[in-house]
Amino acid sequence: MEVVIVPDAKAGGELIAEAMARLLRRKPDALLGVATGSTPLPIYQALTAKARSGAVDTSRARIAQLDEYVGLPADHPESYRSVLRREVLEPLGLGMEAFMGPDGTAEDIPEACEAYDKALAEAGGVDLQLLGIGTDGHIGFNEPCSSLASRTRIKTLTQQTRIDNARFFGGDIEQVPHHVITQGIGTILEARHLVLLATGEGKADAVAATVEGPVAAVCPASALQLHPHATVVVDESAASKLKHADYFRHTYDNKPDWQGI
Ligand SMILES: N[C@@H]1[C@@H](O)[C@H](O)[C@@H](COP(=O)(O)O)O[C@@H]1O
Repeated sequence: MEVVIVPDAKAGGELIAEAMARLLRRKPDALLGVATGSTPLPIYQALTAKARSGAVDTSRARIAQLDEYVGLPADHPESYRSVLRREVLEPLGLGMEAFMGPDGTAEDIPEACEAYDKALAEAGGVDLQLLGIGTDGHIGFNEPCSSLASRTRIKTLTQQTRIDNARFFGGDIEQVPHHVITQGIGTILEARHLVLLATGEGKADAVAATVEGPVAAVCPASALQLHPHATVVVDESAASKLKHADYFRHTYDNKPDWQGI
């Protein structure tokens, strides 16, 4: 696992957007797995700026969704499909034909979950998967004690996650669905490159458990330790509880020129 400590969220966004741009230059139709939440927004802004300045052509990029609320109409402003259309697809000039995601409105949710895993595989797999992290260490919506081998499936949100996400629903926790579809941890681990961004002090405990704790279902993000190409980008606050922070700085400062994230 590579850990990169950046001064702030903007620098993290820029670093990751550059890695995505490099991938798209090499593979213009790369399948980019994208995450929601506030943390990845600086990545999308930086990538959009690169696309608009002509530094990268995103016109053939394909976008895959990580997770979705169950029961919110697809056109609800806070369905993750709507959020991604607003924050990623439209700014990059992509239409919904470039998008794939699980159907949170399906009558048969288990079937929709299976169909999504199949669709990801048929699309050739995710090239680069962006991840945020919940305060409890969740990735996607894989709450603590999710199987590290799990596939895309329905999950029940913890009360803490519903509290954390109420801010997107006018602060009203009653509006936050209880159920979600999320790529499983096993599904996420199939992406070729995992890039997790965490910013702010509120994520410091989860980051320490992810990077320096044991691989354990109680901290789903710790599964990144099992992946051959996982990058964790953290700002100084999110890095504040890492015992090996100096080593991570030293490693990054001395990395060979040819090695991007
Ligand atoms: N399902 C999403 C996660 O993918 C995201 O990582 C997390 C953290 O969000 P934020 O980045 O806003 O803290 O929120 C939600 O639970």
